[in-house]
Amino acid sequence: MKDTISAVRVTPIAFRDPPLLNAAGIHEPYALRSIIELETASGLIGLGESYGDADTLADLERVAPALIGLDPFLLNELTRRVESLTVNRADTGLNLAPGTHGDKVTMRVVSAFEVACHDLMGQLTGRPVHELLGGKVRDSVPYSAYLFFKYAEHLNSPYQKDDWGEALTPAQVVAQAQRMIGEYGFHSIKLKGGALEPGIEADTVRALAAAFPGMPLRIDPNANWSVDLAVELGEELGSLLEYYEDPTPTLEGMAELHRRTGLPLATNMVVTSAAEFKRNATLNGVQVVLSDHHYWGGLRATQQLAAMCGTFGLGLSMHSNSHLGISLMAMTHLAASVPNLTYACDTHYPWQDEEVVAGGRIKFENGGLKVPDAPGLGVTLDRDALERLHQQYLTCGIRRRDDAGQMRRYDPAFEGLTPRFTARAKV
Ligand SMILES: O=C([O-])C(=O)C[C@H](O)[C@@H](O)C(=O)[O-]
Ligand SMILES: [Mg+2]
Repeated sequence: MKDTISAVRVTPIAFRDPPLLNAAGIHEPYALRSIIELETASGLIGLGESYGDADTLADLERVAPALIGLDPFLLNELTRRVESLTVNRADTGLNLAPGTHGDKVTMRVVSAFEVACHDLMGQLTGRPVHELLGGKVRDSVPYSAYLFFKYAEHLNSPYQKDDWGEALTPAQVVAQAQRMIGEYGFHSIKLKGGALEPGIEADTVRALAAAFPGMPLRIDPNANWSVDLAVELGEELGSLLEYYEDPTPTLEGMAELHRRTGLPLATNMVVTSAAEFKRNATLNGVQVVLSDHHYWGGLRATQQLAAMCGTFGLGLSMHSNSHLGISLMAMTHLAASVPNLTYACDTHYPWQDEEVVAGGRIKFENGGLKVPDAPGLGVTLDRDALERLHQQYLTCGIRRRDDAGQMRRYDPAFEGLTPRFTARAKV
């Protein structure tokens, strides 16, 4: 007999997040996520994890009752029900977290529930999610060391201080990389840029290249450099980079940068939907797309993106936002099943010290995650942790991510303009 969904639970959580700097400002002391549970009549529970901002929560809650009675195998019907209950809005999200954009409401709601349906399908068939996606083409999924410039602690700390310390100089970032690579075994590096004076960021790229010779290296200024500055720094740093991620705003700006430098450009900012993919094919703005199942419409839609990248001769990598273990395992099953996902995936995971899955923090080996062969995603909830992180959500006072607002607590004159930097500071 078919097992169908009999209960849907969406639980908002907040977990500690360090004061990481980026183009928009600085991370707040807590990051938000939603934990999705689809329970079936026979008592199975399928898990998903998505954004935890107020708008996403409202959208998930609106759709939840409509999923009662749904067979988790019927993903087209899931999409139909989500489409009938969600409307895309004007695009006003944080520009470096495209998943929260108003024009991606339907895709992100489908995605949140689609992952949980895959977890259920896996449990019902006794198959790991990667086998539902065609089977794994690699036994371990490589991730990169995701480095950030950061302050030593949050302002006005009653907040617990993280143990990573300050990273505002090239030497401090190299020390951060040494520790992260030492602990996780990563074999490639991503540096989040667009936060400090560009000359410091360029020196940091050079320092990392010298400290880790031959290790693939990327910098991602999240569109905070003008085209001319991105050209100047691209010419200096290009030979050290495996790709140059979103240095400058807009697809047209990226296309000009590519014409002027010939460097391989990557994005999770200007190719975030099928319509933008199509425009990119005409403009040749970027050559590598960072996929993200949380806003591309789920695991299968991301496989379709991968196929389109193959057809158009584009590279494919994977983007992340602050997340916990359910997202990490969904990313891992997906990455394991996509032959042309040949770059190490992004993950914020080393920056998080709390977990919601049973067994606690997931362990990396040699810079990667072993692809699980247990049925479904291969993770279950730690109910005490879920309750604790939910209580933290209720008391933390944050309801949508606001990196610029948080930065204005340090610097009331801060304007999150993009691009904020048009030249290096004169020395
Ligand atoms: O690759 C990216 O653009 C990101 O990972 C976006 C994130 O929002 C990142 O900038 C962050 O967490 O500050
Ligand atoms: Mg990026």
